[in-house]
Amino acid sequence: MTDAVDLAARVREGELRLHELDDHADPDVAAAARRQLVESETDASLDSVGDYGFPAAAAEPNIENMIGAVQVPMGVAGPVAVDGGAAEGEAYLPLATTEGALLASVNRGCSVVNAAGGANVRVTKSGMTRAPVFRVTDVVEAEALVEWVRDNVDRLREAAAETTTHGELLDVTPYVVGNSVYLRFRYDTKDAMGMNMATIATGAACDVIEAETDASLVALSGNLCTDKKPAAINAVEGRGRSVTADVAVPREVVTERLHTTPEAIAELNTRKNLIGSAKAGSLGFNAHVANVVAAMFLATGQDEAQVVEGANAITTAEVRGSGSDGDLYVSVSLSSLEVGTVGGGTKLPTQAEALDVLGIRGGGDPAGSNADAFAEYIAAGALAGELSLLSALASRHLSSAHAELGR
Ligand SMILES: CC(C)(COP(=O)([O-])OP(=O)([O-])OC[C@H]1O[C@@H](n2cnc3c(N)ncnc32)[C@H](O)[C@@H]1OP(=O)([O-])[O-])[C@@H](O)C(=O)NCCC(=O)NCCSC(=O)C[C@@](C)(O)CC(=O)[O-]
Ligand SMILES: NC(=O)C1=CN([C@@H]2O[C@H](COP(=O)(O)OP(=O)(O)OC[C@H]3O[C@@H](n4cnc5c(N)ncnc54)[C@H](OP(=O)(O)O)[C@@H]3O)[C@@H](O)[C@H]2O)C=CC1
Repeated sequence: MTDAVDLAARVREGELRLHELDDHADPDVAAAARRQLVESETDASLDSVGDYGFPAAAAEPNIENMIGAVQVPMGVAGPVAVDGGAAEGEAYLPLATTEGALLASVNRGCSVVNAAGGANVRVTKSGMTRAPVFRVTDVVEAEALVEWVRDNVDRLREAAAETTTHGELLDVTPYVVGNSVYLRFRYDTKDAMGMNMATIATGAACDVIEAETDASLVALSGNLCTDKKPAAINAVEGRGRSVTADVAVPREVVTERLHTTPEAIAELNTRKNLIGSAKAGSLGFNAHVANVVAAMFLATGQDEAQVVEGANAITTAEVRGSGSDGDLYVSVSLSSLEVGTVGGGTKLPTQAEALDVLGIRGGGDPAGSNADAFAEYIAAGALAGELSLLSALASRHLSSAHAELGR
């Protein structure tokens, strides 16, 4: 502690910068010194922030200027039965949230999915993208660049391959806007979410393009990727994993466990998730997929800003069968779910344990299968959440549920 007090004093006197403390002390002492400083300059007490349960050194690749950790309550929903391309069997879903009623809702949805025989889930498209923007003189040069890229994808693939063993360049799609050319590189990043991998590999490919053409790189990311911003390109073309889950719920399960009818849910889905979302100009044609994506991202060490893309989802609901005997078919399709079971925050102790709950920590065999299974579990959780919330709205239980569980 004396070390921490001394270090904080040296920062206060202008001798050291806040971010240089790790060069003078081990990461836990450096964090304590920063807390000292912040406490002395604000009215805050940081006792709880400083009471974290892992060595600060473990978080070195994840954060700078660390002062401690925030703790978010984590629970489990399920188990939920999943018939996936990579995921198979029953799994508990780890969710970290502060929203009361969310776990109860997903848990109810999981029990309904199980009563219906489980969810079918498949990853239908995969690939992490990075789209640099190049300046060219005019449209003639733009066309020349596009042609060069088309003829030299193998050279770009080789340059990318020198930077990664797991990553593989799949394709490059050009977009021209006047004298700006955007090249959307798409990679198979196996079990990594892949944003560092794709960025580093694209940097190497851009060096080749600049050496061989008249184009000048303006930025390694030209926003057509599109990372961490709402964007139709991700909803249409996909980014990360595109994954779809569905289930056919017998009518009696809907009435007994969800207190409503297949017809009411189908109508609600059309008027709320489809028409309401269209009128709002929303990219999310769903009820609360973001809730499940965010809670599972937080629990498992994903990049939380990518909930923006993860929530690009469409929920459909229809009555299957005739007359008053029909069952309820519900699907949810997440077009751009960016997940990894290696890299990022996945190695941090609590996050790694949450991945163990799903049985998918680290690299899969074959490579990529763990991240595929992870995407499928999230989609199954999103399906459960949609089923439960739509039912609560149809049966007018939403406000009472939140009054009871969320306050
Ligand atoms: C709260 C329920 C589930 C009650 O629903 P219920 O059917 O009255 O509950 P129940 O007591 O009959 O229990 C049914 C099942 O629910 C689960 N369950 C029930 N209670 C718990 C609990 N304490 N802890 C864990 N699980 C629980 C559990 O699976 C249980 O089965 P059991 O295991 O007993 O056989 C229901 O009313 C519900 O799901 N409401 C919806 C709540 C919800 O989805 N909130 C999400 C957040 S809303 C939001 O953020 C987005 C929004 C709304 O703004 C988006 C939009 O615009 O649409
Ligand atoms: N740079 C950027 O622009 C951005 C970065 N981020 C951040 O990027 C990080 C995630 O990047 P990401 O590339 O996923 O992670 P990492 O940067 O950690 O890269 C993944 C690493 O895991 C190795 N690896 C080992 N086994 C496997 C396997 N089975 N499948 C895939 N890779 C494996 C890879 O080796 P090898 O490459 O040799 O194959 C690579 O070194 C997050 O921290 C995120 O917040 C987020 C947005 C933008």
